[in-house]
Amino acid sequence: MQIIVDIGNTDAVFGLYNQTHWQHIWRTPARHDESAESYEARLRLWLLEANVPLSSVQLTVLSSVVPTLTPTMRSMLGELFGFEPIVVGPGIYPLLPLEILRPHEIGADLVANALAAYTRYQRNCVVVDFGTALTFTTVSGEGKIIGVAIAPGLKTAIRSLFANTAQLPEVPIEVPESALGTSTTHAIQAGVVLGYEGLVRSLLDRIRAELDGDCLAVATGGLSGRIPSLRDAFTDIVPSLTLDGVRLIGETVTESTK
Ligand SMILES: Nc1ncnc2c1ncn2[C@@H]1O[C@H](COP(=O)(O)OP(=O)(O)O)[C@@H](O)[C@H]1O
Ligand SMILES: CC(C)(COP(=O)(O)O)[C@@H](O)C(=O)NCCC(=O)O
Ligand SMILES: [K+]
Repeated sequence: MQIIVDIGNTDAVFGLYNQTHWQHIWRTPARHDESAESYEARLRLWLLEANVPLSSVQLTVLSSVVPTLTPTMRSMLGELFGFEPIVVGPGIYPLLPLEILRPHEIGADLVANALAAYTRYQRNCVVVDFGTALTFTTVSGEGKIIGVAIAPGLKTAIRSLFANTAQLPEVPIEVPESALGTSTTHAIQAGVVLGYEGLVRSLLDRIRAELDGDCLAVATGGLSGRIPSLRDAFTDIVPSLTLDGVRLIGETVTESTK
């Protein structure tokens, strides 16, 4: 068994991988002020509920784009299982079959997305990750990360209107029937949700044009299913893609140190 951890800016996601598949995927808010003990208690409880003894976990891999949480989670995993986790970062990128732009700058989750897409398709592919940020990571069929685009995530955009105005409420992410909003809620949903549909389609078109048309698109991230009208823009929606990539990074590192 393996425990694969992906810490994003909203949620920390823990995957329990059993040889061939994800047996469980658990999510908890990624809170800077939460202690190692409290994450440990949560993970112990999940494993207990899943009937998985600690001793059956043979490998742990950690990806984090929240530097203040990385040492907390790293030491928690080390102490709980009795061996150090593999931590995704520039130190191990030379072991991966990827060519990575600015290894010290790119988010570990984007590298994981790129490796998962490269392994899955071996074709030019853009991974659209609907998280706190909305990211577009394009990897070539040869494993080169060609480029990234970063926009505010859907919830982040809605929250920023709420946070930066006196009169706009925080609204649920729902697709409105019309672009002509007839209430404040519908107006925000028209602007953000319909607007983001256009943002995603337009960036995909532009990325494809820059690659002479040849590029698959795959969606992932907690909010990836929230704009159903975008379904046809993607070859696949793979909610576990980032975890898959983090797991593949762990596998590659383990193989290379055998
Ligand atoms: N199982 C789920 N199904 C649908 N949406 C989810 C699920 N879990 C979390 N979410 C939503 O996804 C968002 C977080 O997405 P995620 O990709 O994990 O972001 P980040 O990586 O930036 O932390 C949260 O706003 C949450 O409401
Ligand atoms: C772009 C991100 C904020 C996405 O994070 P997320 O939405 O998954 O929480 C993260 O990958 C990050 O902090 N990246 C560093 C900058 C870069 O990738 O160029
Ligand atoms: K993420």
